[in-house]
Amino acid sequence: MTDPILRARGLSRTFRTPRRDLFSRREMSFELHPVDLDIAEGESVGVIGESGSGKSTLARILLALDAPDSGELEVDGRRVDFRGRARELRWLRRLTGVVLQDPYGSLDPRMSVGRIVGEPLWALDVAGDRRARVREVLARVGLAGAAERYPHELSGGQRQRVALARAIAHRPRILVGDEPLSALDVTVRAQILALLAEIRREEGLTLVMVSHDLGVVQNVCDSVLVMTDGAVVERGATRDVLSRPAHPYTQRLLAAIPTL
Ligand SMILES: Nc1ncnc2c1ncn2[C@@H]1O[C@H](COP(=O)(O)OP(=O)(O)OP(=O)(O)O)[C@@H](O)[C@H]1O
Repeated sequence: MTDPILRARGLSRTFRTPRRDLFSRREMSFELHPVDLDIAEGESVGVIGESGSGKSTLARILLALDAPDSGELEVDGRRVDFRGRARELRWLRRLTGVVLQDPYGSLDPRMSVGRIVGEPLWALDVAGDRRARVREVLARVGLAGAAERYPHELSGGQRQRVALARAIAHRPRILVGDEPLSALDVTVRAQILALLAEIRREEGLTLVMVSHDLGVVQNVCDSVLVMTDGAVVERGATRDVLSRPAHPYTQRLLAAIPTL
């Protein structure tokens, strides 16, 4: 492999949350076991596993939205300083874009679509004609002319197109999706998935896709990581893992999905 665009070594994270209920008082805890990862530029990696397995925790650390307790992350050959101030992580923000699950929650209802999509361009001080870039990227996601509209005027699918436009506006090289399709109904999901796949191809984007939907992973991911209880238990080319799962957990996960 040429130098990976994303290289992680021993990333780990523990959460302890005191949980008090009527009958008992006990501590809930979660541990992300040390994760190593090498992702080549242009590669598309799926992260699958049941709810609570640690997929989002890993994705957040890869984006430096959360800091690991230990381990190292290098993006494009540069070490991520998790304790650094926002300014010191600007280079990483420029390299990365993120689309989250909830197109309602992730878009500020008081901001027009144009402002939402343009926000990273201003926040990251991206050079060039920013207004033209907003128009261009809105057209790319099929929302030409929507710049003056507001999120509540849009359908769920349109809102997710806005979220995608915002994620790619500053031309990141890595896109992270955390269940970006799961709040959408099936037909809309297929459209957004196709759009995502096209944009990824056109831009040569590296994609990290957290999803519990194996169809999504099968469609867009070259390789896949399988997580359970905070640990990566299997990884490999998507077609191999999905057709010949080696780990008993992956076998159970696949058996539980009737549509495959
Ligand atoms: N900030 C936090 N503080 C305390 N516990 C947390 C925090 N973030 C996540 N957790 C816990 O870590 C565990 C893993 O959560 P995570 O969101 O990574 O799982 P997931 O695999 O992405 O699940 P889902 O598919 O439901 O999003 C969960 O038990 C969650 O409650």
